[in-house]
Amino acid sequence: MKKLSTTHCGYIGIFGRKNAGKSTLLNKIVGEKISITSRIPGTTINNIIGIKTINNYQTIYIDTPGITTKKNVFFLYNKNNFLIKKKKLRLIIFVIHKTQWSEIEDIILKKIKKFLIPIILVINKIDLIDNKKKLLPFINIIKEKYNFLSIIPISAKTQKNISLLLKYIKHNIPKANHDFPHTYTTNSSLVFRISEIIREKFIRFLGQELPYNIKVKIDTYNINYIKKTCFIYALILVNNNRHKKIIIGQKGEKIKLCSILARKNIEKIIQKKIYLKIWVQKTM
Ligand SMILES: Nc1nc2c(ncn2[C@@H]2O[C@H](COP(=O)(O)OP(=O)(O)OP(=O)(O)O)[C@@H](O)[C@H]2O)c(=O)[nH]1
Repeated sequence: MKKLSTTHCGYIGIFGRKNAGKSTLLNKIVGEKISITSRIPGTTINNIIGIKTINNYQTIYIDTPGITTKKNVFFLYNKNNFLIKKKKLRLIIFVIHKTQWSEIEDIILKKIKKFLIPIILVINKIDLIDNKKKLLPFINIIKEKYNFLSIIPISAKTQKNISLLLKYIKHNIPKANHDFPHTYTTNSSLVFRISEIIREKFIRFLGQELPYNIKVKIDTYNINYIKKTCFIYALILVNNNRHKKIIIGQKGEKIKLCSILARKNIEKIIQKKIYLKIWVQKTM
């Protein structure tokens, strides 16, 4: 007879409109910067995986790029994706922005309910809701939309009710072997995370001036184990000279500032002194 596993493991999809706070929530749950965040909608452009293992429980979160229109269909929105086929996706966290429910939320709900797995509705950014009395009538309305496993008002930023959310998650993770070693917090490579941190700084500081889909390529990544230092040369690839000028800024002030911020962030992750050099290059 097959011995039942004493460990628990499950995948959890995080869905929601752009800017709802999905990446912030993922980072808070995992306790590390896994997914980049910014005020600019559409910052996340890949499915990012964050892993949290506490004793025999492993939860694997997939941060999906936010959708705004019916045309945007990403990997996890396709019900033929392998996580659904292999019954690995066990839970969905549907993040909404305060008490905002519009056509976009209806579209997302229509898609995710087809997976036939429990959905927790998370009302995020409650720290920004002045009149908390508005919450209860709103919850009563959205309760009618779907039989959610639970509706939890949270603030990913201040961590309000995150522990309550984690309790619900824990109860819905099945017995299964762990898919990742317990020390893993993501399956993204270090080089990818570094490129994402650099992208985040430019998106945050250049805001609407810059298209969010700028590309960052790590050209060199060299660790000196004796001196405990790391040299990183990164290239920012842009389509035209106007974007190049925006990124560099007057007398190089913008690229300098973003480089300093990125360096500090990367140093925290890899625990070494970093020498970071960033160039901007126009693609052919
Ligand atoms: N006040 C407040 N701000 C929040 C909260 N959660 C996220 N934010 C902010 O909302 C903005 C968007 O957060 P993200 O985590 O990047 O949102 P996202 O849903 O991943 O966005 P996309 O990448 O566009 O899909 C950032 O400026 C966050 O700091 C919260 O609970 N309270």
